[in-house]
Amino acid sequence: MENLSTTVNDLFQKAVQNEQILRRYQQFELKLLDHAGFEELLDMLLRNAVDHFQLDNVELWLYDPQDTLVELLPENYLNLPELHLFSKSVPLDQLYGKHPSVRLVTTGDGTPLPVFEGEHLRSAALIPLVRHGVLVGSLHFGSRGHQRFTLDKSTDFIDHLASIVSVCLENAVNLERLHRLSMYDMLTKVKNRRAFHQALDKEVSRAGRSGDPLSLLFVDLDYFKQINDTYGHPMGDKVLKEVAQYINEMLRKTDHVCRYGGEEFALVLPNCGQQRAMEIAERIRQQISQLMIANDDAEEDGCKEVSVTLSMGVCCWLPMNDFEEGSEDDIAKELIACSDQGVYLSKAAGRNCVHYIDLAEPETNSSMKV
Ligand SMILES: Nc1nc2c(ncn2[C@@H]2O[C@H](COP(=O)(O)OP(=O)(O)OP(=O)(O)O)[C@@H](O)[C@H]2O)c(=O)[nH]1
Repeated sequence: MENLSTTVNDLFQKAVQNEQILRRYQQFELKLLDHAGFEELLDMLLRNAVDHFQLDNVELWLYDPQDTLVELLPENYLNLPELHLFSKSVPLDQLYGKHPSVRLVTTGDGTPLPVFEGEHLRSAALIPLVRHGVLVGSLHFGSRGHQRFTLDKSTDFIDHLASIVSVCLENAVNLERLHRLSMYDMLTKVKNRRAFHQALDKEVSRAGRSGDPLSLLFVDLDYFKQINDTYGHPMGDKVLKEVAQYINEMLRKTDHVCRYGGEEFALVLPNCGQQRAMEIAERIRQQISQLMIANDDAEEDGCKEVSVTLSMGVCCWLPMNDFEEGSEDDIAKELIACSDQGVYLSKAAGRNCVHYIDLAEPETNSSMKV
């Protein structure tokens, strides 16, 4: 009788424990399903999961054969030690073999864990992420305690979590792709015109609040039609791509490089006053004029390298104390009109130069040429 009562008591304790674990997993899954984007999902998996499940570390391996994730993820995520992207499926296949299922591994028998390299963890749950029958990744929960993930533990909850994580990741990648398609220029990989207007509006509001100066640079390639006509359209595309990427690399992460139209780019430089904006514009103008772009399809006696020059217009807004909220639209429009006028003057002055237009008095043509 006493035995029976102990058994019933044990079973009851076990049921209560399972109920708590189930609730913990469900709470986490609901948060995952509610994520606001790829970055937030990764934060939840790599950071929040550690506290939520009282782990010592979490690691995520993802199969990325076409560098899709490398392109989609911001650099600070690519450098996370907990995130590993693989262009080959071998490391994942080695973890699970032909039929991926959750694995609980410990160092109890003296063998090191197959994951969490260089860390002193003693047990781990290896959670395969499978979509449409393909092993697309592996999530690892690690613990310093060698009893945490032992073979006698049930994996039902983890199996369920694996399905949710797999769907959420797929969803996040697709959403991020769509976002990119709608905001980025596919040829040059910089922001498109729609994203430019959004960025400019946002930066005008921000500058209005902070009082920091904001500069806008318009950049137009000179005689670009000739490049197309002489070397062909694909070479023209390559010139656009290289110029965009070169400018992108010359600027800060917080600046916005956008393709405004065919061969015209707009650069939004937050917290940048007139003098700095002119120095930056001049540096870009000079360096691009020295850039030699390889013409891969050149004939034997043809031109092996192509160069291009830029005409630029610069304008700067220094918010005054009397700046009224709600007038952001007008400021953005004036910045665009002035920068555009600067380009016009640079073209008229013979190209390959920079003109500054004063936002306060564009009509009086207080332009400054470099
Ligand atoms: N290769 C390529 N050409 C493009 C693209 N978008 C626009 N263009 C071309 O860019 C050329 C722009 O020509 P124009 O507006 O006459 O300007 P430009 O020849 O640079 O002359 P200026 O601006 O006056 O110095 C046109 O021939 C367009 O067809 C593109 O995505 N790829």
